[in-house]
Amino acid sequence: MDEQKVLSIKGLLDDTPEEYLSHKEKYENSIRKSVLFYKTLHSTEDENMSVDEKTKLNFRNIVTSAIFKDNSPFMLHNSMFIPTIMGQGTDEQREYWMKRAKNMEIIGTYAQTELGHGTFIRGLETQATYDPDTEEFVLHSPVLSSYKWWPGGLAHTANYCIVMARLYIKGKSHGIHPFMVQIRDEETHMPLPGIKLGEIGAKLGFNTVNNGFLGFENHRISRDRMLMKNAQVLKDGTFVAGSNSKLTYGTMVYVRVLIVSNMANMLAKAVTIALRYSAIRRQSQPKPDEPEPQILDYVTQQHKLFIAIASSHAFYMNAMWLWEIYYSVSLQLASGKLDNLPELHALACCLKPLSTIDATAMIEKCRLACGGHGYMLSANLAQTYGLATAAYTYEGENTVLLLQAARSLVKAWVGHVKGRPLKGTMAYLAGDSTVKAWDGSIDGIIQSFKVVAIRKISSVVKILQDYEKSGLSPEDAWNKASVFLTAASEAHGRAVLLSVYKSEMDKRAAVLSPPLRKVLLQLVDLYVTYWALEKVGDMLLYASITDKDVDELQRRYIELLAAIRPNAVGLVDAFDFRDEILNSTLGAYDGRAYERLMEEAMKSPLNAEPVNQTFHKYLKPFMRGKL
Ligand SMILES: CCCCC/C=C\C/C=C\C/C=C\CC/C=C/C(=O)SCCNC(=O)CCNC(=O)[C@H](O)C(C)(C)COP(=O)(O)OP(=O)(O)OC[C@H]1O[C@@H](n2cnc3c(N)ncnc32)[C@H](O)[C@@H]1OP(=O)(O)O
Ligand SMILES: Cc1cc2nc3c(=O)[nH]c(=O)nc-3n(C[C@H](O)[C@H](O)[C@H](O)COP(=O)(O)OP(=O)(O)OC[C@H]3O[C@@H](n4cnc5c(N)ncnc54)[C@H](O)[C@@H]3O)c2cc1C
Repeated sequence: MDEQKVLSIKGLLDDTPEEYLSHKEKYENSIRKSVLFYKTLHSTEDENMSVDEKTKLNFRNIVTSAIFKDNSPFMLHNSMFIPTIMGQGTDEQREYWMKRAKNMEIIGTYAQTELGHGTFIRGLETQATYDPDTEEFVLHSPVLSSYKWWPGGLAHTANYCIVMARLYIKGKSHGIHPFMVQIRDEETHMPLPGIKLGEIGAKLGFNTVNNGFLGFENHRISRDRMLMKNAQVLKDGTFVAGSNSKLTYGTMVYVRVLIVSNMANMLAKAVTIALRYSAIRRQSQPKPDEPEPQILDYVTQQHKLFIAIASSHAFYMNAMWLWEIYYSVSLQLASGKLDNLPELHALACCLKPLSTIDATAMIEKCRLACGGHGYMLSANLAQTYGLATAAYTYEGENTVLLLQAARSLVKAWVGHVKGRPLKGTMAYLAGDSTVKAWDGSIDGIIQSFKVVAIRKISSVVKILQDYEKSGLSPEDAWNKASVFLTAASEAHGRAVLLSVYKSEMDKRAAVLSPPLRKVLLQLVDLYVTYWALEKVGDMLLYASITDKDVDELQRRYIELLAAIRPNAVGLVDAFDFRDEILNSTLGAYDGRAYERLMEEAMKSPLNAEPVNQTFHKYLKPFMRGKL
């Protein structure tokens, strides 16, 4: 589709800045946009289209999905409802439900979290009790805390949802399983009998995703509505367990992998905005007889922003690498081979937290780097922060996931000490953890991060063992040591992020032009050097770095900032975000930030009249002492 058509869609959609809409209007506007984008996004290629037309169609699809995906009430339909049908449905269930879901004949969401439980899935209280007489499940929310709470699109958008509920057969619990539940009438959209639905209210961000609550009052669904790929309930109520109860958690692993790439994208958007603004903003006069410099020429500004470019690259490379692992493990699971699932789970439990922690912090740093104008909603930095920071919590709260990863690391280390071989991304734990002398090369620093991880894991295992020797239960010992268990997971995650970024760039370097290779490898060097300085305490403790080495690292870091400066704007332009996607007064490609700030300001409803009605109603009587 040509430029004008995409713009016209955008223009039609954004006649009113969302900031000035009510909570309800924001949702209604978002549905309008989502429907239009979805229609555009899914207009299919036909066979007699020219290559050029197909390319334009695909381009438009990328543009529209990138705009619509982050804050749409349809978000869960694509990112969890459909993947759950794919991952948890039998062949027949997939056949039936995928067609309806892909064609948007139905809109779904993923309802797992409850008012009383999010992390502790085994504590979920929504009941699915099998009735063999009618071959139905009775869904029931026994207490308020069992109401589903949070699912995106659940409040007023979805008419179906995957409900994660505790299965009971003849009074016995068989754990948490996925159920396909119609929640609204397909014609009237009214909630079905025995179903209570509503919206959970205004949030820090995601205010058009339509997060809702759902309560059941003995609502019946037929037996074939339990997604039965991984476990089955036969007509007579016989329960057939799956090969691994955690296979029902598969969608969460999938989304955690998605989130790493999403963080690359979010961070790229924020640093594009902040860096472009830093190139047009001039401020102060360090040299009396010279004009005000671009704030991008302040090294402190480069320090705030260039790491965000490198981090976006690092997250993207790690996401693509992790995606390959996810894909191959999924194929193995399909053939009943489960032994690589724990490693995939542990990796996702490291990379999802670290990418969200870093992206959230760096997006906020991008906002702060833009001074007052960064604080404007029209800059779109606050909203980007709101979207990113949610990922710290959803899909597994970061602390909890780091502790999950620690579980795998502790098991791997204890096994290693007993002579069990280590494999995959944990194989390095068997390496030599004594560092004779500091090696300041990129590979040398990455090796030091691995040594830090080995030493942190081994020392926290020692703490655990000492606590247990002192008589503490394993659970109490675990809780007491948990701060340093998360630190050990973070150290492992850092080592993975750094080594994968480097190795993935090395693979690509061979096909890059020399100038491009030079710039991209400078970003790798910057990323590794930045983190060595950020973690200098660990380097001093475990990696034999000396004060002289630190001094050298600091000088190298400063030189890298200077080397990257000439290409900085080109590097964010290379993310290739259209203005419609950045949606930012500060980040537009033409650099007309001041004009755009003024244009947006004039859209404020308050500017429709020179004197607001409160003057005559309140101010004037107040100032005249007549109120
Ligand atoms: C085009 C549009 C789409 C674009 C989208 C782009 C990007 C994505 C952006 C957004 C995503 C979309 C939407 C986001 C909306 C958010 C949705 C949600 O938040 S859904 C709800 C998510 N909730 C969770 O993640 C809950 C977190 N809790 C857990 O995962 C588990 O309960 C926990 C804490 C890991 C384990 O709890 P616990 O009870 O302590 O232990 P268990 O005994 O149950 O389990 C421990 C053993 O099981 C293994 N395990 C645990 N989880 C998994 C897993 N997922 N896979 C494999 N194995 C698992 C674990 O390793 C332990 O094994 P061992 O006993 O050590 O052998
Ligand atoms: C924007 C957004 C969208 C969401 N969308 C969905 C959705 O579509 N579908 C859905 O099902 N859910 C969704 N969620 C819910 C999300 O999955 C949960 O919020 C998340 O799993 C955390 O659970 P919780 O909120 O109950 O917090 P809790 O689990 O109560 O955690 C609260 C605090 O307690 C700590 N804590 C909890 N357990 C432990 C432990 N074992 N050890 C140490 N510390 C612990 C946590 O670290 C955290 O700091 C969404 C959430 C948000 C914010």
